[in-house]
Amino acid sequence: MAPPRIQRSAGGHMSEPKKPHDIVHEEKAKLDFSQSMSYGDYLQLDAILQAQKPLSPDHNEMLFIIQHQTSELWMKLMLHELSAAIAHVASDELQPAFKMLARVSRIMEQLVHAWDVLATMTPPEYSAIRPYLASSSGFQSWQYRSIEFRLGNKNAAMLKPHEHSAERLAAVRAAYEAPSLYDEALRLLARRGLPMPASHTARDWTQPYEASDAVEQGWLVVYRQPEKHWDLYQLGEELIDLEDAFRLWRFRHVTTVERVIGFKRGTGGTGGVSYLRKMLDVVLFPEIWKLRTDL
Ligand code: HEM
Ligand SMILES: N[C@@H](CC(=O)c1ccccc1NC=O)C(=O)O
Repeated sequence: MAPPRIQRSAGGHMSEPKKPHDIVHEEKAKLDFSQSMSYGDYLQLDAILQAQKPLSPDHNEMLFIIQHQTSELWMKLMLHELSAAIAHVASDELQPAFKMLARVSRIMEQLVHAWDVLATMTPPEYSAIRPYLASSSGFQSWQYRSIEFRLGNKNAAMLKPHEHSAERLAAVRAAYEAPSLYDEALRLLARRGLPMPASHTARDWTQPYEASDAVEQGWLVVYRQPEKHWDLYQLGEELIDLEDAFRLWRFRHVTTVERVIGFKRGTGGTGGVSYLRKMLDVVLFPEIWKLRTDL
């Protein structure tokens, strides 16, 4: 028989290792939740954990559902942070905005790494599920579209997939009609006395953003003398950080899609990979990228 495992206690003498059962009692962990709010109560776990309802008999559908549900939860937090960050930039409160934007970028990074889990799904595994998805697709993610709009990638056609629900349409439309994070950043630069064209500080916010040499000149003042405009310089770099992470997300999406469905058309009606590749050309904050060539 193997000798009993022994452990040196803090006092230096040998003693039997404590059993987990004894530790829980010694630490006086609260174990009775018949009269008070529990972990599951607080987190509404009954609601969340009963929401995985595979439609197919396939084992892998659980992965597909949870991958999307967790992404939507992270997107919910992203929107919460992003909307608050925009409001703070609009009211000249940059310190809290920085904190929120840093969090948005880390969430985006989290979503970049999440693709690794989905990429364990092979083409035959996905083909078993795909017929059950009918014509649903990521185009109908109203949180995703609101994030794109809040980041300034405005496109009226993308309101259409939400028209069947007045409540969702109203939420996406609010993001579509409001100044984006970048619009508010440019207005801030103008308030700080930097040269900003009026065409970019007061405009129809529903229109797609158009890059401007004059805007680049304004940012260049900041980037040529960061010590004089430190917080605006930090804002510029937070924006680059965020767009960098978003680009990685788009790239992992298209690569994962190619790996799983090849060049099949998408359930949302597009060419699939060909459409997603075009999305890699989107530039959210063009002047802050372009000015790097001139420094
Ligand atoms: C095997 C997994 C996946 C496949 C095959 C796939 C495929 C596609 C395709 C082909 C499109 C273009 C629309 C269409 O014609 O269907 C699309 C769009 C989209 N997908 Fe996925 N996708 C996958 C996973 C995901 C995941 C995990 C998310 C995260 C929430 C996601 C979010 C989106 C979004 C937001 C769009 C709209 C993108 C845009 O308009 O730029 N997809 N997807
Ligand atoms: N567009 C995908 C389907 C798809 O990915 C999807 C379907 C339903 C719910 C979420 C989805 N994910 C994001 O596009 C396809 O063509 O296979």
